[in-house]
Amino acid sequence: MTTSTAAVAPTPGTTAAQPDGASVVVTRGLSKRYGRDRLAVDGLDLVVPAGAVFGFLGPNGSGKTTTIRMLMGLIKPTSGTATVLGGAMPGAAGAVLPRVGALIEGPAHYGFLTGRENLARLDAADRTADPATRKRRIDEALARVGLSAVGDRKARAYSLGMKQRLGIASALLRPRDLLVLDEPTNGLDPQGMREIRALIRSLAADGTTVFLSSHLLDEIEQVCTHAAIMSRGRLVTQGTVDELRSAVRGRLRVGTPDAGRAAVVLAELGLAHVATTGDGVEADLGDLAAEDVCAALVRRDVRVRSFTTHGDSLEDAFVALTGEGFDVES
Ligand SMILES: Nc1ncnc2c1ncn2[C@@H]1O[C@H](COP(=O)(O)OP(=O)(O)OP(=O)(O)O)[C@@H](O)[C@H]1O
Repeated sequence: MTTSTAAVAPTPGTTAAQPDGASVVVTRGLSKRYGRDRLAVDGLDLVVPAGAVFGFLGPNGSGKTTTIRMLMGLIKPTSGTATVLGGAMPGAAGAVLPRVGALIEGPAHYGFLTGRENLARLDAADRTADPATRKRRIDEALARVGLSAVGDRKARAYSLGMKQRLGIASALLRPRDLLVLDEPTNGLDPQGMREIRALIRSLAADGTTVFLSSHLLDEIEQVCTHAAIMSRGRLVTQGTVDELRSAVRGRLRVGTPDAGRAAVVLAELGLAHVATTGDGVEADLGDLAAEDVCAALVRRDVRVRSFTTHGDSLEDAFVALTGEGFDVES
């Protein structure tokens, strides 16, 4: 039995790591080795729930594009399996790929053709597309990405953001159950990035599952319901963005001239990893509410100069889980 898919994450608290009937992508032990010793993707178990905006996050060289190429049946895994929309890739590519819109390696259009002509060329190349309804498909795709007004302009006159949107329009010439976008905001200015993010949100709101790779942490936080974090070809973690953020407990920093007394109070409250610093004390906040900890310190005559918590961003999660900075190049 299938259930209708929602445009948002499943119930908060459920993990995305368990495949079920509503998973759009499931990989098991997926690996790709280039040559003898370059293990680009290493034993990947990925689950993308239907209706998610799924962020595939990792620094450059962490294996994102290689994974996407395997999911799209463009290259064969060395070992493991990849199932997309219920079909095992690459064998099921013929049945699966018409339901998938993909924008990999940036948009490729002819600058001397208009946006509309570029779409017409691509639509004509699709032997399953009925020429009689071509104009309607193109109009709808242009409207979907907000390019109706400039559809008759030459693509070379488009801004980078408009070119990227034309690329997404190409992927939307037919209804898609899954949209795969590899670094869709690469090279865009902040305005172009905002436009693409808004477009991704509206596509998701219409029920399309979006699989989006990015090396930009804040992009994933802004647009995704779920994320998987890659490092050096391996999956570090996956889940809803909220789960990933809260997987890293906040680190509390208290600025105080009474560091010794503060450390005793924090330890009595049960905070872990209490350590005094040059100008105060640090500890893991754990499940305690920051305001209660602060009140306890003040009650015990600790003079509090500053009181901050860190560690609720995806970047903190990445650093905590891998012990690396995010900008690693493998
Ligand atoms: N065709 C290839 N032959 C050999 N090595 C490759 C090939 N393609 C990728 N690699 C290597 O595999 C690793 C993963 O590359 P991949 O492009 O999948 O990472 P990525 O996360 O997509 O990074 P980027 O964002 O820079 O594209 C890198 O070390 C890369 O150099």
